[in-house]
Amino acid sequence: MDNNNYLGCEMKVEKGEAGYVLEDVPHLTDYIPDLPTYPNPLRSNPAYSVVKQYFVDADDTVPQKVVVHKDGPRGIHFRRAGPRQRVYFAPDEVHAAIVTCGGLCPGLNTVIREIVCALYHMYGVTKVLGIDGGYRGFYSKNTITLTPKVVNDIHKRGGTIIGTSRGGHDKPKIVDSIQDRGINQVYIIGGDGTQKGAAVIYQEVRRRGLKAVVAGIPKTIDNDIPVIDKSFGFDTAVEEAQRAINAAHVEAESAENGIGVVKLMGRYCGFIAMYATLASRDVDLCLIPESPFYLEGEGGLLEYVEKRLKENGHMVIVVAEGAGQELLAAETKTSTAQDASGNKLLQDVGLWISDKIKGHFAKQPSMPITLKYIDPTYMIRAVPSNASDNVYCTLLAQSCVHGVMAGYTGFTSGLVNGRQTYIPFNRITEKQNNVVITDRMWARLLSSTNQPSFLRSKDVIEVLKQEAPPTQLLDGENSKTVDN
Ligand SMILES: Nc1ncnc2c1ncn2[C@@H]1O[C@H](COP(=O)(O)OP(=O)(O)O)[C@@H](O)[C@H]1O
Ligand SMILES: O=P(O)(O)OC[C@H]1O[C@](O)(COP(=O)(O)O)[C@@H](O)[C@@H]1O
Ligand SMILES: [Mg+2]
Repeated sequence: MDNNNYLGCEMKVEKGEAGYVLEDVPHLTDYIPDLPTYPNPLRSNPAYSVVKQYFVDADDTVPQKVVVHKDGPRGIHFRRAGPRQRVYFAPDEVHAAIVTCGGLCPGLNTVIREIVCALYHMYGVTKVLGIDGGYRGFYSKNTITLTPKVVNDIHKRGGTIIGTSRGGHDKPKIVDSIQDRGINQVYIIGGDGTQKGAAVIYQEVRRRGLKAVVAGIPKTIDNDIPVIDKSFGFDTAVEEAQRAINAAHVEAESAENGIGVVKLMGRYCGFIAMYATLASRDVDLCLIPESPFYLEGEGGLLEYVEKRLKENGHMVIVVAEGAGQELLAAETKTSTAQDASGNKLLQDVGLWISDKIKGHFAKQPSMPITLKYIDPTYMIRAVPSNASDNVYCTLLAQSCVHGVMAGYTGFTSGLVNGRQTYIPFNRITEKQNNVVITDRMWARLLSSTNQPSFLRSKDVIEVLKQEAPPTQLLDGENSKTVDN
């Protein structure tokens, strides 16, 4: 077994025949030997005891790639999630804490609910705390007691009942709080920043030799976390975005040369914009951070808008918030402002595009336009998760609890090729998931909207130089390395 080091996070890598690689997750016994184990209480749970093969085989792993060639290596695998025959915590020993960090995302409350219910109903645990208001809540606020009764209806509400925040990741204070309160299971729900913070907490807990498990559940409405099939809340966001696109379409259709502009979330990646556009079929132009565009001249955005209005009398534009930021930066004084977590604050590309289009047509009195700009960001983020996301959140939460009870630590619970897995933190944080514009999914979008690709011949050469594109949202390769 190889132990590599990444970001101070030890990687457990096991190799097998035919190029098989298991990127394993740490276990409490890696640094605390001779821990007692107990039979899994699910054995005597009437709901589960009748289910054949309910327990996961210790050797079950899930491949990262499902499209393979007959002579190719078997490739990277992750440990399959699910209940184990033996657990490393007695029910009355468990003192669990749940924290939510970063921006809101539909489904947060469902994940909280299902962690609490899995702990109580599957494992007989009765001490579960909510940390109030993100990472800083560990050391600056009182905790919230969570019971099945308290969380019973929360999946029907948007937001997070335990609050969230950006910034405030103070490692010593957080781990002191975990140690002082005797917390031995920490469930951390959040995006890429949160999972980096979780990795740091895991490392410190381990350095102190504490019998405390640190596990993450990936939350990202933008779907910018790699490896996993997709993030919870993404489906709900795409669905909710339809309401804004419909409104933009109604406004555009009802006016002479009507233009509806909708800005959707997507700081670094355009998944919500791309899927919302594909789902709607009313969108004539979709702009995402991964696909550069230009305004003026032949093949430019303004030429396309004019053409579309002449052909159709109206048009709808969907723009992801991170699109065209380099154009805005070049034009306005570049803003270096950051939020409390260190994320760069973006300029409003929707407003900028709207002004550019208005300015263009102001010079053509023979072609008056009516433009309406809709920014539904916080209306989309605030809704409760839809039915399919609710089921997904339930599986993520239950898988995470099974892994934690089995003593695994330093992992994120995630869906890979339709199977629940345990993924080491570094795999989640070292890269970012992006739309690959040489992939068939983006080609589908271009053909559905009929928009230009905005690629000049020199850009095409650059794009073709890049690696062969992966299958979108499936084999987790549509990702690029990010600076940590
Ligand atoms: N590199 C990092 N190391 C430790 N903590 C981090 C890091 N990046 C972000 N965090 C913490 O994670 C939390 C959420 O991060 P943020 O970027 O706001 O949201 P998200 O997790 O959704 O990406 C914040 O409390 C922030 O301080
Ligand atoms: O106004 P806020 O809270 O900073 O949130 C805006 C950001 O939050 C998001 O919805 C999600 O961001 P995170 O994944 O970092 O939480 C982004 O799409 C958006 O840029
Ligand atoms: Mg983030």
